[in-house]
Order: sequence, then C-alpha cells, then structure tokens
Amino acid sequence: MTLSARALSLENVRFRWSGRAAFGLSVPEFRVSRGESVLLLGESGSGKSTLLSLICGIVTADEGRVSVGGTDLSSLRTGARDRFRAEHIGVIFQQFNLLPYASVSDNIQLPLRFAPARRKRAAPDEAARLCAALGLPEGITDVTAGHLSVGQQQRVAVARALIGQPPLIVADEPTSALDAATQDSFLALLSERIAATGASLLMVSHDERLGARFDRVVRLSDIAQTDGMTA
Ligand SMILES: Nc1ncnc2c1ncn2[C@@H]1O[C@H](COP(=O)(O)OP(=O)(O)OP(=O)(O)O)[C@@H](O)[C@H]1O
Repeated sequence: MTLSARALSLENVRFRWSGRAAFGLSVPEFRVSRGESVLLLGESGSGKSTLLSLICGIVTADEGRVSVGGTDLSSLRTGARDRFRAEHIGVIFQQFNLLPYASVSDNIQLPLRFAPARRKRAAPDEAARLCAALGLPEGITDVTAGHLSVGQQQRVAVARALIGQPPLIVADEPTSALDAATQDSFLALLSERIAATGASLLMVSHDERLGARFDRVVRLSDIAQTDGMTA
C-alpha cells in the first residue's frame, strides 16, 4: 500500500507540552487506512486529546512526521495547516463546540467557509439532508444551536464534521454525555454515515464497550509512550 493510500500516518513522532507539568508523548508508528474506522482507547489524562491535536495540526510534532492523506503537516505553515484541516478533516469535539447564537444550518456549514474544495463538494441542501439522515426533525436547520438538546447538538456536530465529505473524521469522546442505549444508536448512525462517504474514522474514548462498532480497536499504551504528570 503506498503512503498516499493512508488516511493517516504517524512515524517517530515526539511531542511535549511546555510548562512545569510537561507531558510528553512519543508514537513510533500509527496508521489508519482509507475507509477504516479505528477506536483509540486510553484512560483519562493519557494523552488522547493531545494525539488528536497533533493529527489535526492544532499543534505540531517536535520530531517525526504526521501525514494526513500523504501530506506532512509539519511542511505547512500555521495558516496553511488551518486551511488543510478545514479541507481534509471533519472534527467532532468533546464539547461539540457549536456556536450557540448561530443557526443549526450556519453551524453545520461553518467549516466550508475556510475550505473552497470542500464547499464545492457540498450540495446546496446538504446541511438539511445530513440533518434528516441523522434523525433530526424537519425544520431544525433554522433553529438556534443554543436551543438544542444535548443529543441534538451531538448530531449537529456530526453533520458539521461530515459536510463536504472530508476524507478523515476525527472524534474526541463524542458519546461521553449519553446513556448506553443512546450511545449505541448514535454510533450506529455515525458509522453508517461515514461508510456512505468512504471516509476514515478515528475516535478516541476511555470506554471499551464501544469497540464492536469499529474495524480496529487500539490502546494508546500500545502505540505510544508517555511521560510527565498525567493528572
Ligand atoms: N494545552 C495544554 N498545555 C499543557 N499541557 C496540556 C495541554 N493539554 C493537555 N495537557 C496535558 O497533557 C496530558 C494529557 O492530556 P490529554 O487531554 O491529552 O489526555 P486525554 O487522554 O485526552 O484525557 P481526557 O480523557 O480526560 O480528555 C495531561 O497531563 C494534560 O495536563
């Protein structure tokens, strides 16, 4: 398999947060193939969000290489990295990060503002279609995001990650606020939508029970060494 066939590849990566309680993470090798879904398990404070920040180019590795779709993120300057992320990665944050005063439709379309190629791929009614596919009620696109239930916010965050079909979806504990039954139906919906676009999914969680819905389950401790204060 050629490097460009990888959705994601980390090689000999080292990263350390600065500051007194400096936490360091090193990842000799980690890869995700195109179309593959991977659940990355780790305890709270083990470095999962740090790893996702490296993968999204929010922070850059001190050493080694993080490549998304064959592009080495450290070869891009900050602005170019932000645009690259908007074009190629759909991110679902732990707290969803919706704009509370903006409509559902504007929230979903937000990444398209910074990503012309992704914008071109998105059909004019894609926000509404994604909402329908994710089981949100008709007409919700005009509702202000601050008025939504937690479960609805979560679906809107997924629609925002999926719009314009980015090749990699990255999710940080998106089910932590849900009960077990809702978690399962949410994950079923997420997997189905992602399979429909052929994207790869990397989700991090501390919850082993979610594993059945993924092609592969990886423990952070199997791919990374960490040091420093972790609490
Ligand atoms: N912006 C930051 N600046 C400095 N240190 C940080 C920063 N973000 C995280 N850390 C440190 O990195 C370590 C790992 O945190 P991280 O959030 O990556 O773990 P996690 O596995 O995602 O935890 P959780 O499951 O609780 O979200 C912690 O010691 C934390 O204090």
